[in-house]
Amino acid sequence: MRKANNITDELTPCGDGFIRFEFFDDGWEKGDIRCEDLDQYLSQLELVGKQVIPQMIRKNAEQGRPVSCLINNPFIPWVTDVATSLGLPSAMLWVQSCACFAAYYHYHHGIVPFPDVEHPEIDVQLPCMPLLKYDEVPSFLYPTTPFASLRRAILGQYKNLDKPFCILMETFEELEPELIQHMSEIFPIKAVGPLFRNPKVPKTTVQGDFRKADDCIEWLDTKPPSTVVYVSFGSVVEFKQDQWNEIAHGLLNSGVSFLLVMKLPPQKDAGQYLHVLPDGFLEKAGNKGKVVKWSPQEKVLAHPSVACFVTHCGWNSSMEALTSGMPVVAFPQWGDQVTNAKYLVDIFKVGARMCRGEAENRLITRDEIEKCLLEATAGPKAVEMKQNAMKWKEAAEAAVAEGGSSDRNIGCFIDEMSLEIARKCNGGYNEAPKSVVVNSNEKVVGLAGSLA
Ligand SMILES: O=c1ccn([C@@H]2O[C@H](COP(=O)(O)OP(=O)(O)O[C@H]3O[C@H](CO)[C@@H](O)[C@H](O)[C@H]3O)[C@@H](O)[C@H]2O)c(=O)[nH]1
Repeated sequence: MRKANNITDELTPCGDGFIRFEFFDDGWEKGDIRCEDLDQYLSQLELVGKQVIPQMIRKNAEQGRPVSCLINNPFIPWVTDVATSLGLPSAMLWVQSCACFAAYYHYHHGIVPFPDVEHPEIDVQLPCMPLLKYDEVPSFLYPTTPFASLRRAILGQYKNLDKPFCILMETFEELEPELIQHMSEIFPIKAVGPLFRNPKVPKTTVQGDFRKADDCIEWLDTKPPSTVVYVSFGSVVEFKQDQWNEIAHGLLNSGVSFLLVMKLPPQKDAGQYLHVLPDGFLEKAGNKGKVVKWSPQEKVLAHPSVACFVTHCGWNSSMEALTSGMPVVAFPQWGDQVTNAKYLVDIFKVGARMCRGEAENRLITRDEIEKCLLEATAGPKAVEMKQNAMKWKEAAEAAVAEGGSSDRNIGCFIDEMSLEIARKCNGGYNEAPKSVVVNSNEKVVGLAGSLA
């Protein structure tokens, strides 16, 4: 992340203030095999982080920047304990939808029956939400999920949720209105999204990508309006080679122009992750297709040549698509993606469904892919999805504009933080507050800008 974005120790101007990233070592050698076991890795991060973060905070205070609030993401709930031990206010930044937050909450407390080993295919009805079929529930909650460690990590946070004075959410009130209101009766939720779209910092240089983006905007500039399909599956989803083959042939057979992101495998030597495009693919595609390892996605989604977005429905990609007025082809795999796909297709009505994700456990064929691409790029369904997407774009922009719901919520957060600090000052921590630590591996540029 540091290399990909040329991050230095300097303060970078952002909005009315500045932002700076600080990193700490996880204490393991590069390539340590234990990093691949999430349970082990998260424990190590906690062990090291609990020692190092207080030191970082002290050092900042000594340098005239006393920290006023710690914000953690859901995978590192122990940061809240660090805040408590230092007498600092803490908040949590939930980086998925309110719907998924509600699903995990109801599961954790056993309030509503979820699919289990004996009843793996029951539907789930949660308050203020559409009926979720068994395969539309976040897949980490399936009894058969291979990602049990992620379930533990996510549910772990619900043990600590009585401590943060605020739960910031990467959503906006107009997107999930009844649900946000309902969950706000249980938790101190503030919807502050979309975080990547901050009108006060329209051209920020602060980025948190893991990779450097390849050039593709000039290529898009050569294409007519609304003709290119953008295909990207986020930063962690991996397909087997046979699924890549079907995707490649589906793209070629559909005849549409496309920009395809094929990430580098996570480790050069991890043979099972190496994937290639079918022989002759690039030649057949010619100037109709471009393949990159990483794209500047926000710019791509805002480009007039792009007609639709084939996505794994990660929440950042979903929010970016909605905020850019971009229809989607939903190609979910696991976790919250299956729930996001349900919302994108059936509730927000901006998506065509390509597949249903983990529970299906099948190869999505080139014919299905071709059919779905054509449906999403031409004809009445494409027009309707575009119209709906444009409405969400307007709503998202209004939410973060001055006086919009997310802008007001950030304002309330700051006010409440000041009160918390005043309250804590009486209890011991009495430096004048100047900076906020946002501890998350997600993009939080907009948040930091607004905080400043
Ligand atoms: O070529 C690319 C591909 C992606 N991105 C960016 O990378 C982010 C991808 O985020 P997301 O869509 O959320 O996908 P993942 O990175 O895979 O996110 C993981 O974490 C998310 C938040 O918890 C979950 O919603 C997802 O299911 C989970 O896969 C977005 O900001 C994209 O703009 C690029 O800039 N260039």
